[in-house]
Amino acid sequence: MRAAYGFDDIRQNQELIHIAEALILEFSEAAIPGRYLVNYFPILRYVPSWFPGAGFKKQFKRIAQMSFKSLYPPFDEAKRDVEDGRKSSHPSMAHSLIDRLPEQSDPSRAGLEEIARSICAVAYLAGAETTVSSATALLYVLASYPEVQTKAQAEIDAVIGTDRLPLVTDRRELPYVHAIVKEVSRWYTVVPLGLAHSNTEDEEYDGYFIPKETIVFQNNWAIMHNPDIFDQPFEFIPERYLKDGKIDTSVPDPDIAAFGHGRRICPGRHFSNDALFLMGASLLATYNITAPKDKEGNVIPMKLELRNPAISKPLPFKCEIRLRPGREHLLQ
Ligand code: HEM
Repeated sequence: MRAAYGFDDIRQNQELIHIAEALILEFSEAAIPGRYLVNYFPILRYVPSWFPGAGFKKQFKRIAQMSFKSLYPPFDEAKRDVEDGRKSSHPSMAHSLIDRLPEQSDPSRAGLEEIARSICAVAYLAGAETTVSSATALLYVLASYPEVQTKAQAEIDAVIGTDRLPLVTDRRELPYVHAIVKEVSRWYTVVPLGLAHSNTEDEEYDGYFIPKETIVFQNNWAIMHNPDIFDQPFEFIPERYLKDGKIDTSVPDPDIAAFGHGRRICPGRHFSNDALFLMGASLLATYNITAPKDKEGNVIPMKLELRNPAISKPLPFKCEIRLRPGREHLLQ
């Protein structure tokens, strides 16, 4: 919300956040390959919504209404902020795009405003839930692999010290933390089958004929868990990206598939990688994250369960997050 619209007050914008969350949830259910009969029998798009098998029409109407609410109110509010001279304490996409719009009287204004509005909404909608899913998986990993956490904290303490939080510009000096972020992207593939693509021409690939306009999904999950590419693919091993204390560029980067492919590849991948690095490094500098314990102090085994296979989101799990001794000042 802050990066897209410059809104600082999370409570004030809770409704917008809830609508966006609900919209992404509905969208990711609708995006499950072959989810609707109409995918197989396109003629069904012409039947009325009360017709058996046409329940998808009601769902899409609901999605369209939520989409409208995500598109207009936040952008209009950002516009009012700019018009009334209210400045956010952080830069945002909406503010910089609105600043650059031509005068109301300019004939191109309406079209450009439409584009700016859509850019902000899609950035928030496509970026928020996906990055939150990765961030949640990162928490799970840190709690489940204490040895990874200890190594990363030792690196941060040695390079950054305890006076400040890590910055994105520290990434080169924090290869182990960088490798953790890469490994989260691989190990927990947020969009396992990518988004549907379609070929504009007849194609032949690896001996298979793919007729024009075939719907093509990419099995990103399988690429990320292919033992020929990543040894012991189901284990969380940041070390696989490291050689001589540096990122080993000969190891395939999970970005080759985690963010899709071709010209529609995720444009938010750098933003998301930066956000995840900052979150991971700041958490590690400040907190210890551990598996939950029962009353007798025994560790309760953790389990990562997922909701929705299209845009995969971890279901809530318990873990303990405690401030590291002597790090209180980092919270101010
Ligand atoms: C962990 C975080 C993220 C993951 C795993 C992810 C993954 C993806 C994937 C798999 C696609 C489909 C690409 C394709 O069609 O091949 C996509 C598209 C897209 N993503 Fe992301 N994404 C993430 C974060 C973000 C962020 C932070 C933003 C914006 C700030 C963003 C904006 C977009 C947009 C606008 C598209 C549509 C691009 C197009 O169709 O031309 N994403 N993303």
